[in-house]
Amino acid sequence: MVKAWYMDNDFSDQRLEHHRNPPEFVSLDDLYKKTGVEYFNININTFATDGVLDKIKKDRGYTYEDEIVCSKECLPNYEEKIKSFFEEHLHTDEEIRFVLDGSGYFDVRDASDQWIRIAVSAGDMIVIPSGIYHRFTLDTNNFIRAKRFFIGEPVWLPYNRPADDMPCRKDYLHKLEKGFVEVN
Ligand SMILES: CSCCC(=O)C(=O)O
Ligand SMILES: [Fe+2]
Repeated sequence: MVKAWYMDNDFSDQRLEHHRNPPEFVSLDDLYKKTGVEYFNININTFATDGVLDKIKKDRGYTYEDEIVCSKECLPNYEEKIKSFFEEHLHTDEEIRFVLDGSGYFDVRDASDQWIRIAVSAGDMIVIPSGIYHRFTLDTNNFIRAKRFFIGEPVWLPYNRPADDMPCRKDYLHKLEKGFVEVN
């Protein structure tokens, strides 16, 4: 089950939890209000037939999907990829991940540029908005398998910080200011 917390400012091993002292947890509601990150809990044993994931895909227009395995054995250019996932960056589209097995940390910046660490494991699906600065790391288990989704043809290109002049960054800051209210 997903948990999120504010990180300490210690630059030791990125795979450790990096809690503050005392720990400062962030609820899923607060995570959304502070960052726009959305969360879905999916049953990993029944998702192929229970319709929950299918509804999310349909509602949100996720037309592309594949799977990524991050481990020394399975990920080509492992060291290089792990390093680039952890460089602070943003994308012009949402980053959608549904964890099937293993675990890891997605770190996102809040409005005051503080890192919030989101610990994901099997059954956790997260949507990282376009334009938010973020990064990913494996934890000490060194393994994650996840589905990736995309609206249309996938673009995995990261724009490392600073990318403040990008339209998607400006859009994100605008939504953040408005508190992520949906305007239909
Ligand atoms: C759990 S997915 C691995 C990380 C990743 O795909 C990314 O950071 O883009
Ligand atoms: Fe990313």
